[in-house]
Amino acid sequence: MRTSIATVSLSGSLTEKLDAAARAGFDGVELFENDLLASPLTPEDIRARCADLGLRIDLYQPMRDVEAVPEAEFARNLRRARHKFELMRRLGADTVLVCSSVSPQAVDDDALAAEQLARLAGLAAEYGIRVAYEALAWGRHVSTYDHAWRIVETAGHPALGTCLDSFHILSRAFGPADLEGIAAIPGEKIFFLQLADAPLLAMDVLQWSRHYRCFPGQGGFDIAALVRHVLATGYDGPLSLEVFNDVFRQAEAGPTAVDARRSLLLLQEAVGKAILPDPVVPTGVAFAELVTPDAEPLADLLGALGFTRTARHRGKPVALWEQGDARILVNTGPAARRDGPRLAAIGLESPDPAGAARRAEALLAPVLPRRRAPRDAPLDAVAAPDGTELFFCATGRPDLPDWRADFADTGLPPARADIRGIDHLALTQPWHHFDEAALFHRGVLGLDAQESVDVADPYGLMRSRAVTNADGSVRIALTVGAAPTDDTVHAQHIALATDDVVAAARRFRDAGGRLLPVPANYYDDLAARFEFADGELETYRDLGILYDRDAHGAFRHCYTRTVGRVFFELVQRDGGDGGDGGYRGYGAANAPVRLAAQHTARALTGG
Ligand SMILES: O=C(O)c1ccc(O)c(O)c1
Ligand SMILES: [Mg+2]
Repeated sequence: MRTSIATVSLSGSLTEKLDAAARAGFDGVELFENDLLASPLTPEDIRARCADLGLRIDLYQPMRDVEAVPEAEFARNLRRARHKFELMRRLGADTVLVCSSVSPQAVDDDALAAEQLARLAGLAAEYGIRVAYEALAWGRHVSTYDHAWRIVETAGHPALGTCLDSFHILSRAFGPADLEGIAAIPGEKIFFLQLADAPLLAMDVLQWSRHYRCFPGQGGFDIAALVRHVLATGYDGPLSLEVFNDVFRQAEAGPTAVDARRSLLLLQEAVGKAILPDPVVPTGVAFAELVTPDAEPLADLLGALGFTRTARHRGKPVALWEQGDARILVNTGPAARRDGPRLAAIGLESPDPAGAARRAEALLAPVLPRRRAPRDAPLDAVAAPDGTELFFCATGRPDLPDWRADFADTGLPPARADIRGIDHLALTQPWHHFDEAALFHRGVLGLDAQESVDVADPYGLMRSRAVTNADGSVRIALTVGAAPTDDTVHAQHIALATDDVVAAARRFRDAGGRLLPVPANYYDDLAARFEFADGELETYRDLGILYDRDAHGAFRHCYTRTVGRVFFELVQRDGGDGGDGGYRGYGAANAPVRLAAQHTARALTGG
C-alpha cells in the first residue's frame, strides 16, 4: 500500500518537510495550505520538487466551511474553490479535502449540504479534481463519519467521496460496533484515509485533536481495527498520517518522519499488508556497556558493589566486570566523551541475533557495523532512537559467535555474590522522542510496553514507561526528564538484582561505597503506611533503602551516588515464590523522594 504523511505532522519549512518525508520512504504527502502559503516556492517549484523526491501530492487541504450555507455565501465559497482548484492544477494535486463546517452560518440541513457539495464536486470535476468530505468530530452539524457518508451518498456525484480520519472516528467511538458502519461505504467512495492515534485523555475533542495526536501505536486507539474495516471495503488509496502534535512541531523533521514511517510499517504488518521479519524477543541482558574517559571512579564503584574485573577485551580498552549474571563492560576507548561515564550500549541475549537485526533494519533502525574492529566476533547491532547501541548477542551458545570470545580472562576470582543479575536498565530519552522510543522497543524488539507513569521531580515532571519481555528477564525503563540539561539527576542507571538488599547495601558501604541518603521524613511516612518488624525501618533508614509493595510482593531498593551520567540501584523483588514473578513495578511511588535526594546530593557534593 502507498504511504503518505501530512506536512503539518513535521517541523520546518516545506522543503525540509518534503525532504524528511521522502528520506523516510513515504510515497506521498498531504499538502497543508499553511505550508504552501508560507513557502517561497511557486506551486510549479513544489510540484517539481515533489516529483524529484518521488513524492505524490495525495491531498490538498483543508477547505473549510463550504457546505449547508445560504446561497450567497455558497457562491462566495465556489469562487474561493475555483481559485484553489486552479492552484491544485499547478501543483498536480487531484484530491481536495473539505472538512465539515464549523461555521455559525451553516444550517442543519443534509439535503442542502448534499446539493452544495454536489455542485462543488461538479466544479472540481472540470479540473479533474475529486472532493473528499470529512466529518470533523467537532463539526457544527456533521460530526460523525456515517453522517458525512449519508450526505455524500445523497449528493451522488462521482467526483465526491468521503475522507475517513481515525481520530475523528475513534475519539467519539463507544465500541467496536461503531466501526461497523464503515462496511456500508463502497471502497471507491472512500477517497482518502487519514490515520492518527492519541492518548486516551478526557478533554475537549478539538484541543485533543490539535495538540495530542500521535502516530499509530503510540496512543490508545485501536487503529488496526479501523484500518481492517476500511480495507474490507476495497479501499486502495494511501494510508496517510495526519498528526497534529505540539512535540512533533518542535522536533527535528528527519527523525520524526522515520518514527512516522516505522509506525505505519508496524500498522501494515498488523493488518496483514506488510511482511516483515518476525520479532525476535530478547531473552535476557547479556551486558550493559559504559563508556568513560576515566575508568577509575567506575572501577571503585563496581569494586565496592562486589564486581570483579574478570576479563579484558583482546583488542580494545574494554574491561568486563562480572557478578552473578550481571556483566558490565567499561570502555575507555575513543567513544568515551570527556563528560564522564554514560551507558552507551546494551547486549541483548537473542535466540536469533541475525533475525533480530533484520527486523530492526526493516523497521528503519540504523544498522551498526557487525565488527567494530577486524578481529572482533561478528555481532549484529542497531541503534535505538536515543543512540544507545543494541547488540543482539549470544552468551555461551556453540552455534553462534560469542561476544565473550573477544575477551581474555584475567583469572581474578569472583569477589562476592550479592548481585544475581541486571534487574533493569533505565535509559533517559530525548524529550521529543519518548513515544517513538516506546514504539521502537515494542515494535522492533517485540517487548511489551507498560503504562506510562508521571513522577514529580522537584524541578519538573519525569515520565517513565517500562518495556519488558514476558518473564521479566529484560526490563528497560524509558524515562524522560524534567530538565533536559540536568544530566546528573536524569542519568541512565543500571539496577542490579539482589536477594538481600540489606546485606548487599551494607557490604557496599563497608567497601567504601556511598549510598544515596534518604530523608527521615520518608521513613516516618513509611511507618504510617506499612507495618515493619522491630528494627527493620531503622535498618532501611540507616542505609537509605526505599520500600514499596504491590499485589505481587515487596520491593526494596537503594541507590549509589552518581558518577558522570550513571548510577546504580540495588533492587530486591520479593513475592515471586508463588511463580508470579513478584513485585512488578519499579518503585515509582518512591521516585519523587529519590529524585529530590539526588538533587540534594548533587548540590552538596557535586555528585
Ligand atoms: O483541526 C482541523 O481543523 C482539521 C483539519 C483537517 C483535518 O483533516 C482534520 O482532521 C482536522
Ligand atoms: Mg483529518
